[in-house]
Amino acid sequence: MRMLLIHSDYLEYEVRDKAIKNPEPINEEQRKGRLDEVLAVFASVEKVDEVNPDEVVEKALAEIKDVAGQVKAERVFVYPFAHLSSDLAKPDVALDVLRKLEERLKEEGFEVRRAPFGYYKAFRLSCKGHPLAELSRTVVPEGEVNK
Ligand SMILES: Nc1ncnc2c1ncn2[C@@H]1O[C@H](CO)[C@@H](NC(=O)[C@@H](N)CO)[C@H]1O
Repeated sequence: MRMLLIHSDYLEYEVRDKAIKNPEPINEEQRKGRLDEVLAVFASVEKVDEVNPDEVVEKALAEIKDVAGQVKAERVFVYPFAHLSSDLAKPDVALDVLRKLEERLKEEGFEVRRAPFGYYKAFRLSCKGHPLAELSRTVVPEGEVNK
């Protein structure tokens, strides 16, 4: 999984059109979302992650906790983002990974939102611009590290 982490004054999105045949079902409330003072995590789940999705969730969680601790962010916005990799996992695996990541972040005490999966979305982001405000992290299942 490839992640772009942006420490932000806010991230807000609005769902536009379907981007895949079967996007995640959403209710009216989920068509828009916003969090202030947030660590935005744009995440591309990759084909290699299909080997062990649960392990990748835990590794991504560890990286997010590390960065959130450094920038003192208590809120995390998980944003499905298919543009950080040229070798994406199939949608059903990707959605499952991102749902599990959302749940594990909540278990760890973060306030969490996750943007809807499978849609084109408009978004606005206000990056804080400090030295740790823009970071990337890549995590893969253990056996895949040195391939
Ligand atoms: N492997 C994957 N990892 C993360 N997200 C993935 C994915 N496969 C599909 N998606 C979701 O479906 C939309 C179309 O690719 C994606 N939409 C987006 O990436 C929006 N920024 C619009 O482009 C995303 O919601």
